[in-house]
Amino acid sequence: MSVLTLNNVSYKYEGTKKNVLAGISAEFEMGKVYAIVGKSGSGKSTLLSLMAGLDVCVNGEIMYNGKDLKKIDRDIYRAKGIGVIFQAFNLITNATAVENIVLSMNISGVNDKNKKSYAYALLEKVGIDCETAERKVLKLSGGEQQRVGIARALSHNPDIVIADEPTGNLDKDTEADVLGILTSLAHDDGKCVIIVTHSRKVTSIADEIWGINDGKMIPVKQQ
Ligand SMILES: Nc1ncnc2c1ncn2[C@@H]1O[C@H](COP(=O)(O)OP(=O)(O)OP(=O)(O)O)[C@@H](O)[C@H]1O
Repeated sequence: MSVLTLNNVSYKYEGTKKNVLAGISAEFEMGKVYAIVGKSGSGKSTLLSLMAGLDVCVNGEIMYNGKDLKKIDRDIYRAKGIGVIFQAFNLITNATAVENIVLSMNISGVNDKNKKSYAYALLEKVGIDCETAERKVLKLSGGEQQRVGIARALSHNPDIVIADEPTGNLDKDTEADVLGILTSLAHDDGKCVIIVTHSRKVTSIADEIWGINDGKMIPVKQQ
């Protein structure tokens, strides 16, 4: 069964004439990596923010486990159902890596007695050792920061992980490492991983590719 379903989703920004998204339907399942591609301005970030519950889809439906996002508490959906990884990392740079994860758990209302050791374990999972975890984010490399960003998105154990150009700022080797982590989240941990990307490397590891063009989204064949 699909964890996230888009039913005829359309979207128009206030004060504009044209629909950015015009009747998009798609299904996303657990255990798979999806890539969403499309030229600049095609509506990828708009779709991502609707799927992440950051904005409301007025026309059409976005269903999480069969429930319309319009009818469930979106704060709870954001805190429990979905984790977002941003291209610009969006971390608190003056705090340590482990503090970033614990803070995110607090915001999501994670009720674990030992948040700090869970945070270290999550960071370890994405290749950040204890010493690095205790360094301020400001003093981490781009690749390390992105690993922290992934650990943070996982801190409330969401079903769905959405990533906006997660490898856009990384060199080839680091990109391959980060993609390895994202693939393992889907294939080993059974999560639904959705990546918005321009990168060929990302599409090459995706189980399914969707292309947005002229407001529509259609499946794209793997090359
Ligand atoms: N707040 C806004 N108000 C009006 N129009 C907007 C707003 N945000 C985005 N748009 C327009 O909506 C369209 C889709 O933008 P969006 O950011 O979703 O595209 P994108 O595919 O993510 O682009 P990129 O790859 O360049 O990041 C663009 O034409 C953009 O100018």
